[in-house]
Amino acid sequence: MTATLTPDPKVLQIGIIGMGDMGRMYARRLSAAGWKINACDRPEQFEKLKEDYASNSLVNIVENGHYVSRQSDYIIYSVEAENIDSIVAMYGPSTKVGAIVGGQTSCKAPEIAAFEKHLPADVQIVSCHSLHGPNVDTRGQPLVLIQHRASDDALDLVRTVLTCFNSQFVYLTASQHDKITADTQAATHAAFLSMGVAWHANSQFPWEVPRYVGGIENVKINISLRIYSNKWHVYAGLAIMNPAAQAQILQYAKSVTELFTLMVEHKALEFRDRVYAAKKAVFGGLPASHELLLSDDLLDKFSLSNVPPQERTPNSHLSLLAMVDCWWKLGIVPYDHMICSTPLFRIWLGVTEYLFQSPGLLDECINVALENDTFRADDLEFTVAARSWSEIITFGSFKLYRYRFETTQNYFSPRFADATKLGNEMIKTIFEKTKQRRLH
Ligand SMILES: NC(=O)C1=CN([C@@H]2O[C@H](COP(=O)(O)OP(=O)(O)OC[C@H]3O[C@@H](n4cnc5c(N)ncnc54)[C@H](OP(=O)(O)O)[C@@H]3O)[C@@H](O)[C@H]2O)C=CC1
Ligand SMILES: O=C(O)C(=O)Cc1ccc(O)cc1
Repeated sequence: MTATLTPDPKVLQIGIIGMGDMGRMYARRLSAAGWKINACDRPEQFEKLKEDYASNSLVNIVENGHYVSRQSDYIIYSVEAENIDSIVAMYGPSTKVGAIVGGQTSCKAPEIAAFEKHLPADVQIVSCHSLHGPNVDTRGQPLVLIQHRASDDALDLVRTVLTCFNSQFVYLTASQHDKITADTQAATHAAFLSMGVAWHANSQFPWEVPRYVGGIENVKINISLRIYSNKWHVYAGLAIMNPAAQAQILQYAKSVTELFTLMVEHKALEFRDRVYAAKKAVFGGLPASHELLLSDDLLDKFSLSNVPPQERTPNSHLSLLAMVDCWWKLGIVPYDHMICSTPLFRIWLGVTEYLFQSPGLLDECINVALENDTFRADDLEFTVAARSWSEIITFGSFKLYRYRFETTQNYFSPRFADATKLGNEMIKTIFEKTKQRRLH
């Protein structure tokens, strides 16, 4: 029997292997749109998953990926990137004849390699990637589709199924996807991961420290906590398994170190020239009519702190200066990637733009970096943390990545609920503000 590639909810069955955060989000939205789902997680989760979905007659929980694969027409692997090869090796050969298979992992080279290696030749491959976390409203967010080994009809079917997300489809090859997502995600995550480790190393909860008050600080704190409230393997997978990402994280650490060295050596001219050269390369091409993505008011709204924003302490913002330096050194113009950007990337770009393009703010920050010791100890820990993340990722150690991530995660965990709530609001507001810029 061949698969029924008819995009009819009465006939077509969708498979989800891996019912973690993203798999559950897909199951919830697809079943709400009327699609029939066959889903599984690890066999030991079978009973619990069955209970969780007892009230949803459109979600059929099965024991393992063989049962998903043999009866579904379009199957999505939503599992840890690190394990994609072994999981596809296990269930791929059971795929229904003529079905379509895709994956949700954040780095496509290993996923596609696993599909090519283990799926029968009659199976078509159309992969996907929702460029946002599981708790973000899918409407208008980029959703990458990769027609890798598939007819136009197969792509059409996937598109029809996923239309209910109301996301913005972006059509890429696997290698374009990996290059662009490395450009948007790798160094962005490295910056926030390093902030968390640095605050922890200095035994700080930054929202309790008066010098961490004000718009930009709010974003740093909220996003860093948002990342640490997620699962370690999401960030480990996309950093370690994407070779383009490794090079960028290395450059980020190099930019942080070199700028910090110039700061402590008080090499004012060299430091200023370098920061301005980076500014010209990254923001120089913006039209005169370009409006800032973010504003003071907007950023001040999202604070975890009780200290009023007027008491803001000027910061050296090493993490942001290094970000722009890194983009410059790598020849990345971040605005070129808006169509394929994640919420965190858009916010991070908004904040860097705010710092570099608000009159007077960049000079204030350069002066603080060169002459003021208030943030020196924080910047030192930040430099050490950036270098350490880069080493872990270059070395490809999932084990060490997990250890470093979870140690910091435990430290900040009491504030995750508040940070997630604020972070969601922040993403929503900034999303509305940046909509036009993203789609053109
Ligand atoms: N979270 C995010 O923001 C985003 C994540 N992604 C990507 O989507 C994928 C899923 O991420 P996410 O849902 O967050 O991660 P989760 O860890 O929440 O989900 C993965 C699930 O797959 C399960 N699993 C592992 N092995 C098997 C198996 N043999 N059979 C069935 N299920 C299995 C895991 O079980 P166990 O935990 O026991 O290992 C887990 O429940 C990842 O590749 C991630 O990179 C993409 C976009 C956004
Ligand atoms: O927005 C971000 O960068 C996130 O942290 C959420 C995320 C994580 C992994 C992905 O593959 C896509 C989005």
